[in-house]
Amino acid sequence: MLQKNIASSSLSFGDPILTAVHRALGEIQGNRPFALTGEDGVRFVLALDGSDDHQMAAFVDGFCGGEADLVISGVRARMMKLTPESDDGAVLTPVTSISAGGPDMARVMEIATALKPDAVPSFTPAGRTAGTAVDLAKLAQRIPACLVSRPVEPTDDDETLITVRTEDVEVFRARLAATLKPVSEARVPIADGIASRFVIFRNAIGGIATAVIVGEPDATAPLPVRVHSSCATGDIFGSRRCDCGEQLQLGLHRLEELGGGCLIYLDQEGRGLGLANKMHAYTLQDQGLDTVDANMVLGFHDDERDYHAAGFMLKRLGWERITLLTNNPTKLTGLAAAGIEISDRLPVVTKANADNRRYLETKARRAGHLLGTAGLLETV
Ligand SMILES: Nc1nc2c(ncn2[C@@H]2O[C@H](COP(=O)(O)OP(=O)(O)OP(=O)(O)O)[C@@H](O)[C@H]2O)c(=O)[nH]1
Repeated sequence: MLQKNIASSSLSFGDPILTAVHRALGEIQGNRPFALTGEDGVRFVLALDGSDDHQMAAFVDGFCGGEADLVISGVRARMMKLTPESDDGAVLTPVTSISAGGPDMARVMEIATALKPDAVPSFTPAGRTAGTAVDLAKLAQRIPACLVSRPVEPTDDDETLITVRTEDVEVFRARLAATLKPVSEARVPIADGIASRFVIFRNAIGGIATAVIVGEPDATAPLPVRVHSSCATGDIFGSRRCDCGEQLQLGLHRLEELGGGCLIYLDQEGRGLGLANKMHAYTLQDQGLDTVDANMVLGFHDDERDYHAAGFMLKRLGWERITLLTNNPTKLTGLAAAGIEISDRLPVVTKANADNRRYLETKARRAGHLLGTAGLLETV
């Protein structure tokens, strides 16, 4: 049978950088090891989140000769006071083979994720290659913690592993956003008599984003726009823990009242952490942490979103000047960075309830959301 290696083929099957990172993300989703090449050589990587004890032990013994490193994000290290110096760089600590009497893998997981781990080892700066492993875990919406081998020289054997370069990971998000293309559209009447057209965009690795065009927007004025991050709990199930579901409805109604506009619905569940990690964050909130600290104990930044995709979609639809419906200053700067001119901002403030009051207060106090006091004082 004729065999071809697509990665090294001169035939063009898409952007090789996106392909390499997409494949590495597939390995993380499947809890399989892969190789990361950087300035200090090759490191084999296994993401912790989703891997079981057997896989972790097999990785440390089989890929790392019994001596690996546990790498966690700098954000978690800082939150848990694991390093004296506190910058944002990832940090690592040695992990020895369980068969040689090293720590068991449940303990490794505890060090990487628990709110109050028992005695923790000392960590040192991880460097760029091991740090990139953590970034990849985040891109796969897994807890940012990985087992990595010590740097090795590349060998022919490594070619059978999925391999990605650190520099490819660093440009991945922005490059991927620029591949979004409209693939289908249709009229969708929404509750309360709102007329809309859904335009579905797809990127080069199959990710979906939606533009909901409400009414018949005035082409000569700045377009009223709501950029909304997905929230399965709030948008679909009406969770009272957040304001997302109500903001979605309020946003659509405001766009209609303004004579038409566009709601960009982005696949950014849990501020980009993903649904599983949002639930981990909720568990930490139920133990007393606020939303910001909960995300950071898990090793994420408070907010992992960026707005390249929204900017790209708006431009693709022919709108570069907008009025943005948001309370979140980061969306204003994020869209401006994506090349969108924001001529005005309109608030989207809902009334607080007993379950989301602390969430809203934290948004205002720690993330600078422009909520005023009206929404927080009025409780439903
Ligand atoms: N990590 C985390 N994410 C949450 C929590 N509560 C809600 N979210 C997510 O936060 C995001 C809120 O999205 P938006 O409503 O578009 O944005 P916003 O940052 O509130 O800004 P505006 O609504 O535009 O003012 C959604 O992705 C939710 O899933 C939480 O407790 N933890």
